[in-house]
Amino acid sequence: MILRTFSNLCAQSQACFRSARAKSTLSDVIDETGKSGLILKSLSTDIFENLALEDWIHDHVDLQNRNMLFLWSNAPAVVIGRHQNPWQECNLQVMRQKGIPLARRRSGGGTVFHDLGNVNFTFFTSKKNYDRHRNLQVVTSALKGLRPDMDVRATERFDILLNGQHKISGTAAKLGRTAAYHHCTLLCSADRALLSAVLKPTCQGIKSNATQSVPSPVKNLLDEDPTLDCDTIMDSVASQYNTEFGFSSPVTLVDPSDELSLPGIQRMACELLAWEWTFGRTPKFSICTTFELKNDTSICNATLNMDIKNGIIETCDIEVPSDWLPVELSREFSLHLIGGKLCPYQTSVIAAAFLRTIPQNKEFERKMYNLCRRVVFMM
Ligand SMILES: Nc1ncnc2c1ncn2[C@@H]1O[C@H](COP(=O)(O)OC(=O)CCCC[C@@H]2CCSS2)[C@@H](O)[C@H]1O
Repeated sequence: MILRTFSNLCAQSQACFRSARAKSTLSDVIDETGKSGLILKSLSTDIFENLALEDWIHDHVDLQNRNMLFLWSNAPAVVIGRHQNPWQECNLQVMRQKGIPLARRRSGGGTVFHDLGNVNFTFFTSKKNYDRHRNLQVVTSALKGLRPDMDVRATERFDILLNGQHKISGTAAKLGRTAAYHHCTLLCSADRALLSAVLKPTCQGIKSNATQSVPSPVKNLLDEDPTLDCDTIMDSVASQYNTEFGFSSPVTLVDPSDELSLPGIQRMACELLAWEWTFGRTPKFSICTTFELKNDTSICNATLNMDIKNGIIETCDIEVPSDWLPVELSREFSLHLIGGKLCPYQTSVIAAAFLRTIPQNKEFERKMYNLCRRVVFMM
């Protein structure tokens, strides 16, 4: 597959293609083409592979005298900004039920939903040439080229709105020391019901300084014009990019899992997939919440106070009225959680082990089980 990439990139000469194969890395090949503009399209729909390819290009390609556009789309995923709190931003329970992954990107900003009806554009430049207005102009002009009557405009916060009211695109950026990228989404035919469901947080009582998303009413471009499709829109943005920057780059397919041409990329994807990055990089926060506990005959209110740093529970205090459950039991359970990850799988294991230590008392066992379930469900 990567040969296709090489041959496209080196379309000018067969000699160049042969030497590219010998050299083997994508950045070598890009350097050899000598082109100042390149358009890549991902063959993968895996969010972690695609984010890793962005990192790889940012770290390995000389962007001082070169601009690149990367086109990509993902299977359903929720993508949070670098400084965000996933417990505050999304419905992790629904995501787990539906097998939708959470990804933390390296750029800042808010949380968005991706699926194959959402396309992404990443504009790579030198830091000096970083220009979000110009990039969004490429997207809006491409849409205007396809449907001249369509009212699509970029806002001062770099969203793109349809008819002045519905968001169709969100923006984020990473500025490195010398290189930069600006990436944006474009909602073509995404599953809007799923988008709303996964972006509805369930965890109550979070106090944090993490970046908060700015929710907006969203719409798909295809709701406005069902004759459009994602591929046509991607092609049109690619062609408008060439026009805007005076390039004549073909769209080159890239396989972001190809370790031979992208050395180190698999490790980059693994880093993005790791719990330590997605959850562990959450800015320090606390949870202060009250919840109901029930059994067949009675009901009470319990409170939970936790401090969480790097996704790890630093302090934990669960209080249940003493006439409902002996104080020692909830206190002991709280102590067991300290030092563990704020993670339902790990907490379930801790809870199961703890439940086995409770002195034989069916009523307390039952109540303690309910308490453990409620705590696990918050994670
Ligand atoms: N796919 C998509 N596109 C546009 N808007 C969306 C999308 N998903 C959700 N939203 C809406 O935006 C807000 C969040 O807006 P907010 O402004 O807080 O955040 C963003 O826009 C971030 C955009 C990141 C773009 C990157 C490009 C490649 S990887 S992700 C959310 O609550 C929804 O109302």
